[in-house]
Amino acid sequence: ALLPILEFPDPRLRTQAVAVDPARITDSAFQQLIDDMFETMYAAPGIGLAASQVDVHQRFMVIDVSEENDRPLVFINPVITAHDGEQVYQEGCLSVPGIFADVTRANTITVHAIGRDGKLFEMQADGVLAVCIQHEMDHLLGKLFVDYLSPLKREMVRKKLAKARRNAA
Ligand SMILES: O=C(O)C[C@@H](Cc1ccccc1)C(=O)SCC(=O)c1ccccc1
Ligand SMILES: [Zn+2]
Repeated sequence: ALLPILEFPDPRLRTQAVAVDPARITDSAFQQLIDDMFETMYAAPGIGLAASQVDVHQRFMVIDVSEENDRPLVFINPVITAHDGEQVYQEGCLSVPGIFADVTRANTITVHAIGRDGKLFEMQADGVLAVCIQHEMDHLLGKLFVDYLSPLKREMVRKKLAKARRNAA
């Protein structure tokens, strides 16, 4: 099912997610939630979605940066264990619709996480996958990419979204 995505400046987006209990991962309800998050992400469309964005404050996210939308990745209780270099990427966010801004993040990262099969794995990532993983992990900490903008620019974003919501209503 499609899940509603929380939008900035909703305070629930600032919630710190809690670790997923590994014993719950193979439960059908948790597996269904993962499927609903992929469905919601592909429909948006997006290349990533953190549980925080659908008001589930547990530490997991789904990502698919492939062109064909056929490379689904699930990271549960992710930890970045190494990072190197810097890259600037013009990011968007499904919780901050229509806003794009340059964000500087690590160029390559090593991530340890649990997969949807409940098994621990380690992954090296660079390029847009590395950017997306870092962007989603920020969501799990209650951080948004607009937090990297100046307070003035962030206020402009808030006003622009409020106006767009008024016009839509
Ligand atoms: O809000 C999110 O987490 C989703 C976000 C992920 C992201 C995008 C760009 C840089 C870092 C993280 C998005 O997917 S925004 C939409 C988007 O970037 C996109 C949508 C369709 C095709 C390609 C990209
Ligand atoms: Zn986002």
